[in-house]
Amino acid sequence: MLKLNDPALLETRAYVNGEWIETGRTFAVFNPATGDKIADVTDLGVDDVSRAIDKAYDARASWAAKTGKERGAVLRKWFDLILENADDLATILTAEMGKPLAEAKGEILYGASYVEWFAEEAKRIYGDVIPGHQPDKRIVVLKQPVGVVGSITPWNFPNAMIARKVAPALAVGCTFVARPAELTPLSALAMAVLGERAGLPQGVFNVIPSIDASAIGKELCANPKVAKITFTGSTRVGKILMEQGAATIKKVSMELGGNAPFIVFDDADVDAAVEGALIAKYRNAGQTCVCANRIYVQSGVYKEFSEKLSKRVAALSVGDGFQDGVAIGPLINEAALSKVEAHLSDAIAKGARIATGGQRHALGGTFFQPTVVTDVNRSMIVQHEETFGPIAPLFEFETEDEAVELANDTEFGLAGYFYSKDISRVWRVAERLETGMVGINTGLISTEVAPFGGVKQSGQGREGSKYGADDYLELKYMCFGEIH
Ligand SMILES: NC(=O)C1=CN([C@@H]2O[C@H](COP(=O)(O)OP(=O)(O)OC[C@H]3O[C@@H](n4cnc5c(N)ncnc54)[C@H](OP(=O)(O)O)[C@@H]3O)[C@@H](O)[C@H]2O)C=CC1
Ligand SMILES: O=C(O)[C@H](O)CS(=O)(=O)O
Repeated sequence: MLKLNDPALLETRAYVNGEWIETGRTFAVFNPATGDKIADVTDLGVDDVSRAIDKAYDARASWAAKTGKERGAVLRKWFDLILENADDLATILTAEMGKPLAEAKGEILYGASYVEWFAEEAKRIYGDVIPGHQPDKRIVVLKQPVGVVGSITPWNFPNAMIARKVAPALAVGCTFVARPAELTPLSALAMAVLGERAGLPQGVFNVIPSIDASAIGKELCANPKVAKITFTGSTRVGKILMEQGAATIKKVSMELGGNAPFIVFDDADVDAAVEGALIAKYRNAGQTCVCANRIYVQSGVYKEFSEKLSKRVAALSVGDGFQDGVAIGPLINEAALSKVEAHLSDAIAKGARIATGGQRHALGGTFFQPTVVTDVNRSMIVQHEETFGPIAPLFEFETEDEAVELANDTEFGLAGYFYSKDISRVWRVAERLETGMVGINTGLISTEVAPFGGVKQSGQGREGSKYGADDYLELKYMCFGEIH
């Protein structure tokens, strides 16, 4: 049993229309570090989800009719409650997802920062007044909430990915139906417990755990009462949702797969680049969409960088996320581990060498040694596919043009990173990278104040920042005539 200050946060029922409901059907949630069952969670079917959508639809008008200040006040209370309960929320998160407790706490604070940011933005959803095109005309542009939002989120950030979506949606007056990943529903349900305490009205925020992702996704995409789908996950599933939503012209926000390049130029601060690579590659055991998936190092510093990185990586401790000092927790499941091993064996078969790690960890289960691989080339799978695990493949390059060409040789375009102290090179490379986000001399770029999102097949839309509310708004143009 989890040790919580407030045991009520370990909620296992679905949250629909301000009520905690059970269906008589449940699915088990397990701790990936130990294999122990944490809880049995209510499983909703399509009919239950259709009802949740109806209730969110019914709640739209009254929620949108509140002032931005009123909506912002509820979000602010939610933020305060999340902070007050951050330790319990982190415990629940580490238990169901496996990341080290310190990272889980960081995720809770990161997710909360979006609730705080949009509690403030709620009062600033400004429209426009446009000078008339004829003497008797006056033109006004309103921004209005799109309506009911369907949300589908992944297991790797089970709190922050929902927070990053529900906060702007509710701030502007939308209502929200959240389907968390089957592997990690407890963090979402705990958010609902606190949202209820914060005063979110019935039907505004609904959490619909279920094992049948495909069927629930079809309902969210097909139901005409759902105005928008917001999704974080793989590009494969993003395409399915976009196709399914086309029948009702669903608006979509897609935060999809990544394949981030991490480039170290000869003029880089190599020690800083090593620190940046450690966080960009090994955060969440490499299970983030903005993880450095390919590391390109210019020949002049290749030996120094690979030796220094390998030494630091070999010292990273692997274990249960609840253990003090653990840096690398378990991968989420056996499938994730198999993908890591497949990428690694492909690279080795094509001439790459293991500098450190490379094996399943002695702890067994889904623990894997943090790994550095050298002598990697673009024929290997790691150049083209997202590994989503603690493997750092090091490529050597000679020229800036070669590095940029390699970095852009992917259908993905979420994040990219590079280290250089040459300001002209910094601008040249940053402008040429085909990504939505660029880290320059830093390996950690995620913040609520900046627009998070990708280009190419890494998605569309932005989350966070002054741009983040736009995805949940429609523009209405009003033309006043006969003004004399
Ligand atoms: N751009 C970003 O911010 C992020 C991108 N990703 C990408 O996702 C991949 C790994 O994450 P993962 O969670 O496995 O990704 P998936 O795309 O498999 O799953 C993401 C979510 O979609 C659900 N889902 C799966 N299939 C369907 C379907 N047919 N219809 C509706 N929903 C569906 C999943 O449900 P369930 O799990 O219950 O099956 C989960 O809740 C990697 O490629 C990673 O880069 C992941 C996180 C963030
Ligand atoms: O889903 C993810 O991988 C997150 O978007 C990564 S981050 O925002 O926490 O950096």
